[in-house]
Amino acid sequence: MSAIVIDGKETAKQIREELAKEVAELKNKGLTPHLTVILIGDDPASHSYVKGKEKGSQEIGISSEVIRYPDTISQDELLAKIAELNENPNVHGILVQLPLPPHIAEEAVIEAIDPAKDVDGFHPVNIGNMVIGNDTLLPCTPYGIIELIKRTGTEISGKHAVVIGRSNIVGKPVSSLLLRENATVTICHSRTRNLQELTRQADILVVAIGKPHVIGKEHVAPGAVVIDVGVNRIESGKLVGDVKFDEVKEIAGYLTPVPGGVGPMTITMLLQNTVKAAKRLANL
Ligand SMILES: Nc1nc(=O)c2c([nH]1)NC[C@@H]1CN(c3ccc(C(=O)N[C@@H](CCC(=O)O)C(=O)O)cc3)C=[N+]21
Repeated sequence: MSAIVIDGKETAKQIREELAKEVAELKNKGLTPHLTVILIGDDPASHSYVKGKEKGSQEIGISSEVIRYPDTISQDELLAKIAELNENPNVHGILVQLPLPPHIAEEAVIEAIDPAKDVDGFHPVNIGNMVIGNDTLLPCTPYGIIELIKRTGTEISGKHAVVIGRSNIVGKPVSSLLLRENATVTICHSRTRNLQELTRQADILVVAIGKPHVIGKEHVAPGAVVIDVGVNRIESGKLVGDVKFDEVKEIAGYLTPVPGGVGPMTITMLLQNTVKAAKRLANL
C-alpha cells in the first residue's frame, strides 16, 4: 500500500480562494483587513517566510506592511512600537517574527500585543481561550494541521492522536486542538520512554520534533494519518521534514510532504486570522 500524499499547497489555495471572496465583500463594506509584520535582524529564513506572507496577503486582497528593524533595536523601542500599533484602528493583525535577538524577551513582546490583534495566537489570553474551547484566534500551524486532517475526510473524534513534541508553538497547542476535536491525545517528547510503542498506536501521528528524518516506518501503524511539521534546512540547502518520507509513504494512509504540506497552511491560517481579527474589531 502507498499513502495518499496530502497536498498542502492545493488545500491552502482552496482556502485562499474562499478568503479572497470574503475580503472582497468586506471591502465593499469599507473594511480592508490590514496585517503588520515586524521583522528584526537579517536572518535569511525569516526574510523568505515574511515574503510568503506578503505574497499571500496580496493574493487574497488584504493590505500588509513589513516594519524592519536592525537587531540592535532595544526592547523598549519595540514595545513602544507595538503599543502604537495596538492603538492604531487601521491595523487589525500584528505579528512579530520569531526568533528574536537574545537581548529581547519573547514573552514580554508576545504579551504586549493586544490579544484581539494577535494573529499568531501566541498571547496567553488566546492560548487560554483555545484550551477552554472559546472562539478565539488560534495558533496558525496547529490550526492548519487540523484543517489538513479534516479535509482528507478523516474523522478526528474518537481517534488516538499521538503528538511528538511539546513546544509552545506546535506540540502543546496542536494537542489541545486535537482534544477539542474529541481525539484521545498522547503527547510524547524527549523524555518519553518506548516512543515507538506509543507512536505505533496512533491513528493520527503529528511529528513536530525539529530534527531531520528521525521518524521511520517502524514508528507508524498501517493506514495512519501522518503530519510532518518539520522544517529542517539540511546542508545541501534542501528543506526536509522530521519523517523519512519515502519509507513512511509505504505504510501510512495519508502523509504530508515537506515542503508543500503544513508550511503553506501556516501562512494561510495567518491570513484567515487577520480577516477574522478585522471583522471582530469592526463588530462584523
Ligand atoms: N511570529 C512567528 N510566527 C510564525 O508562524 C513563524 C515565526 N514567527 N517564525 C518562523 C516560523 C516558521 N514558519 C513557517 C511558515 C511557513 C513555511 C512555509 O510555507 N514553507 C514552505 C516552503 C518554503 C521554502 O521552500 O522555503 C513549505 O513547507 O512548503 C515555513 C515556515 C512560521 N513561523
